[in-house]
Amino acid sequence: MTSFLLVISTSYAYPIFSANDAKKIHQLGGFSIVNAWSFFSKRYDFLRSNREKTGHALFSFKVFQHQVVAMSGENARKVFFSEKDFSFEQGHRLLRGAVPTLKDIKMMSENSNVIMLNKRLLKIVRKDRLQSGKSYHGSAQSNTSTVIPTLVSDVNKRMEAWGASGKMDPFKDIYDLVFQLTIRLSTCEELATNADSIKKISALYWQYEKSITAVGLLLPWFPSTAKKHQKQSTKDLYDILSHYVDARRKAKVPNSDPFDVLIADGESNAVIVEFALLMIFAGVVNTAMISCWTLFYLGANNEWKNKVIAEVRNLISTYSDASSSEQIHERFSSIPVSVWEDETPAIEGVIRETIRLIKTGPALRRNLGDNIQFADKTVDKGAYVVYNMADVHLNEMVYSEPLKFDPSRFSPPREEDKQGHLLFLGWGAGRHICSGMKIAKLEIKMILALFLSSYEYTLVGKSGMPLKESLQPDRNDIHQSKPLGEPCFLQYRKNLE
Ligand code: HEM
Repeated sequence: MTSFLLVISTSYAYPIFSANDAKKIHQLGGFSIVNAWSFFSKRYDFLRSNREKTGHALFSFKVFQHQVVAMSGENARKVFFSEKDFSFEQGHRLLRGAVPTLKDIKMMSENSNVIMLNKRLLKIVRKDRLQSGKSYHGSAQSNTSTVIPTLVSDVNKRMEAWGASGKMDPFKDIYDLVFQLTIRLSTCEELATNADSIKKISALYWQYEKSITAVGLLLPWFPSTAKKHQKQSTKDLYDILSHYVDARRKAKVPNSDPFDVLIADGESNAVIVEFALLMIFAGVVNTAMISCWTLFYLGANNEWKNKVIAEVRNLISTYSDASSSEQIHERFSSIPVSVWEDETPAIEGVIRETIRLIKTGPALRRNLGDNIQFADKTVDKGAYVVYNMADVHLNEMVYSEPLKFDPSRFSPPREEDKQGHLLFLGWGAGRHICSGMKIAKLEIKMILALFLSSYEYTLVGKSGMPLKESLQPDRNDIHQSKPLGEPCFLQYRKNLE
């Protein structure tokens, strides 16, 4: 660390004077190293406060040798999300660095780019595969449990382990649950039912996530301990996942699990492992964070909690046999995917509102094209570009009382998200729409449905006493958005019925 500080203090600790002229993008003053550091450690506050302080829809700052342009406002939003030369992958690589790359461990996977990964993901989440358990080639399989009952059973098993009552930390227990579902949806039965391997993968995942540091991202050549940990976790993750791909290659009877679908497509181990890593790294953090916050918001809002419970009960009574002696999770298994997707308006509203309130950080890009003219300013070739979603999600000109949890804002006659262009960015927009949206929603809906139909719960602090203050997310916490202040737990008790 000392040598790192030496490097940065000799190379980069010089002041940038704001030699702003009207045609240039407003450049932040101060020390570039301080700006870079604030951007990495308190990203939300940094972008928001500088937007307010400067009054400029566009301002720029240096992250070492790189120029970063922060954009806001409706016109900027249109350009940001539609510009073909703004690279999603390059933006994330420098400014977020969240997905392990096999290049780091000298393994190359052919066709490794976000377009190919999206194509593979779309095959995996095809409705017929999720519903029927057939392979996407359409051939019937001998070993066909359908995905919905498997997911329901996974959720149920984890919840059974919580016992009839207790106090849980959702940032541990709900995260573990989402991890289980993500492994189920991205790998194979053998791995999804091996608790030890899942535990190992989860530990490596967190080791990797926690070792993403500003130093590692900004100075990739710098041999930091965090960098070493990252490489080691990538290698260990590769070894575990690849072992399960090999096991499926040797299996006598193919099935419809994602690994088998990709094997049948002729994909290599490297491609299949990279696919699973993308699902895990792109999926777990967001899905678990939104699952936790839906439970927090509903825990503080009886009206919406009751609406969701009524919707879930209605699904069960419509799609399963009320006179049967099946347990509640068995009855959920007979609800078709299309019903989970299309006939849950209250849960949809809750998820959308939670995402609006929680996804407030920046989307990231890099301009790989020529200089781009925007209004009378120029975004240089090679510059990084960021757009803070709070610019629209927490904007009182778009959403009335923007900090209030109120899913009815999306329904007629209000439809606040439809009164202009790109007013909801929670699943992405324009060129980069979330390709995991379907499975993320399915996972969150199952967690909510099973939890709310089986348990009563209240929000409590560490001491077990009900929380006094309403919860606000720490918007600078880019990994989990945990609540500010006192940690929040769920005190739960199983329903008697
Ligand atoms: C509640 C959960 C989730 C939320 C709120 C969410 C949100 C988003 C957002 C906002 C973007 C666009 C980012 C940008 O424009 O910079 C995005 C892109 C993406 N997401 Fe998700 N996501 C979730 C779950 C998932 C899951 C479960 C997966 C995979 C299994 C996934 C895979 C992806 C991929 C591959 C992209 C890039 C798409 C592209 O560039 O074409 N996401 N997601």
